[in-house]
Amino acid sequence: MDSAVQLTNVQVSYQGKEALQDVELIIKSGNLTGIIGPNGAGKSTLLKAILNITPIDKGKIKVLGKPLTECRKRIAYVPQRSQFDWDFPIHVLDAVLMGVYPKLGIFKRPKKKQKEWAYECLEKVGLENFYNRQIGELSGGQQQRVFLARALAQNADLFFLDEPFVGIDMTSEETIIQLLKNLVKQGKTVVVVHHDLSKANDYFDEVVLLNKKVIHTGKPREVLQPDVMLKAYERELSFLREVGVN
Ligand SMILES: Nc1ncnc2c1ncn2[C@@H]1O[C@H](COP(=O)(O)OP(=O)(O)OP(=O)(O)O)[C@@H](O)[C@H]1O
Repeated sequence: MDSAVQLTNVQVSYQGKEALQDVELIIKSGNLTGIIGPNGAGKSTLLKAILNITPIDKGKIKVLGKPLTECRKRIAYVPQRSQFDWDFPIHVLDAVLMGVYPKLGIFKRPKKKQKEWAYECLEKVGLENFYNRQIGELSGGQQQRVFLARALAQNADLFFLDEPFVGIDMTSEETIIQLLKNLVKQGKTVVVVHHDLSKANDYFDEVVLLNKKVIHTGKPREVLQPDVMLKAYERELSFLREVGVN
């Protein structure tokens, strides 16, 4: 199986403090991969480094076998919902159309065909009836689904989602995970930063356990073993012992 993303000896730091150290990682293409690890483990930083949103101190990153600059249009990124200004006045369909713009070029107006495609993507996430609402009027789960529709509109080969299930309703979560699984069935690659360990086994083909470094990668049942998880969550467990929770 080809690698969708390859990191070699990658280091990232913020104000001199390392968030990622010596990261060696291959994310396989055609898989749904979950990035898990404790708070502050560097999960979001890993995505941002791959997408060149955050600069790396050293190392090498290849995406779809190339430097990112050569394949940016084949990549869709769904950031954390909290990073978006939901008061920004934009209609749902226009937000989805923004996914089409990279392929349109900045000076071209969307045509009927592009609007129809954006509407189709809204149908895929079950929000076609909300197409002319302001995004700020939607629930958290619906907003997340709009983000996903925008990513679908981009027709990318590689999708990155940062904590897509945080603070959303069960219907939205189920809609999103089914859509992501369908993308993988179509041969796409999906990488998800994820918090909830209880779902990791059902959701992912592969899991990357991160805590500044890659602790382990593999099938969920291999990674979600107490002895493996302990290597990343030791600090959290010590805290629980200190406060008397066993
Ligand atoms: N822009 C920034 N400036 C300074 N420090 C940062 C910045 N972004 C992240 N950090 C720090 O880098 C470390 C890794 O953060 P990151 O958000 O990547 O972790 P995470 O695993 O995604 O965490 P969480 O699960 O809590 O969202 C943390 O210690 C965080 O405080």
